[in-house]
Amino acid sequence: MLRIEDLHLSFGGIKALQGVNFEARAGEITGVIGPNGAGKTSLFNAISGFYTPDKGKVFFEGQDITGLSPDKRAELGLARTFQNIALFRGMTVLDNIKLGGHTRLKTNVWQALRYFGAAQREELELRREIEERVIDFLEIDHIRKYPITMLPYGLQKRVELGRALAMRPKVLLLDEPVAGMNREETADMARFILDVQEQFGTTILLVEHDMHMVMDICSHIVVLNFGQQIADGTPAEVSKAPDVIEAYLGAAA
Ligand SMILES: Nc1ncnc2c1ncn2[C@@H]1O[C@H](COP(=O)(O)OP(=O)(O)OP(=O)(O)O)[C@@H](O)[C@H]1O
Repeated sequence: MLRIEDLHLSFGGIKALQGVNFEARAGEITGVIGPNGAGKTSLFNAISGFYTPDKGKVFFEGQDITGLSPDKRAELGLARTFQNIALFRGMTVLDNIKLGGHTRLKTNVWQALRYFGAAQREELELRREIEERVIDFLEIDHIRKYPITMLPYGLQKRVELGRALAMRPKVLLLDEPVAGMNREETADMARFILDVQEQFGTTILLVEHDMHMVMDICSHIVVLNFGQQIADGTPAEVSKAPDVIEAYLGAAA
């Protein structure tokens, strides 16, 4: 579904990614882990189009998307959330989520001016779908009219997931979805991620520090260390890999 081939990326002298190769298979949850500075965020930015790799390719459903802009990738069905929540803080929950849906509306601004009726119909359909498919699904109906600033952190992260889901993504990239959350919020988010995979069949790639959460919900894990891929396998396989144990013990020392 999403294939990463020999990806290299550097910042001046720092080699953030040095030959990363793996596939996020259709309908599965793949996790990317690694100590601080391992290259996880750089990998996400290269996949979503914010960084251009020095070498290597990104394939989406077999199509080489390495040269495409982030917007074009989003149109193809690649949505992401950010490590630091990127919502419009003064706007309501519903309006933030609707913004995700607008990226896939057929009528653009000029067409909307000419064919006001069609645009209005699309808008109504979008609203209904968002209400049924995203707001109910994420159990955030009671806060739909609230501005983001009034929400606790865990709910803000859920709204950000909602905005990505409103894009009806084929592949969802989650950048540290449970960072900064308490145990209850983490358990809720893990359940929602599993539900997205089960109910919508979405392919999910997530970067996360919380090892327990990654081991619990991912069927496939890629481990990075200093930009290099040191393991790629099932949770049981990677947790036993000597390179992984050494990287984590080294990081903890
Ligand atoms: N925009 C940038 N400019 C310069 N160096 C960068 C930039 N982004 C990342 N780096 C460097 O690239 C390396 C990989 O960083 P990256 O943020 O991808 O790691 P990470 O695994 O996401 O870390 P963390 O877990 O701390 O978020 C680090 O050495 C980092 O300092």
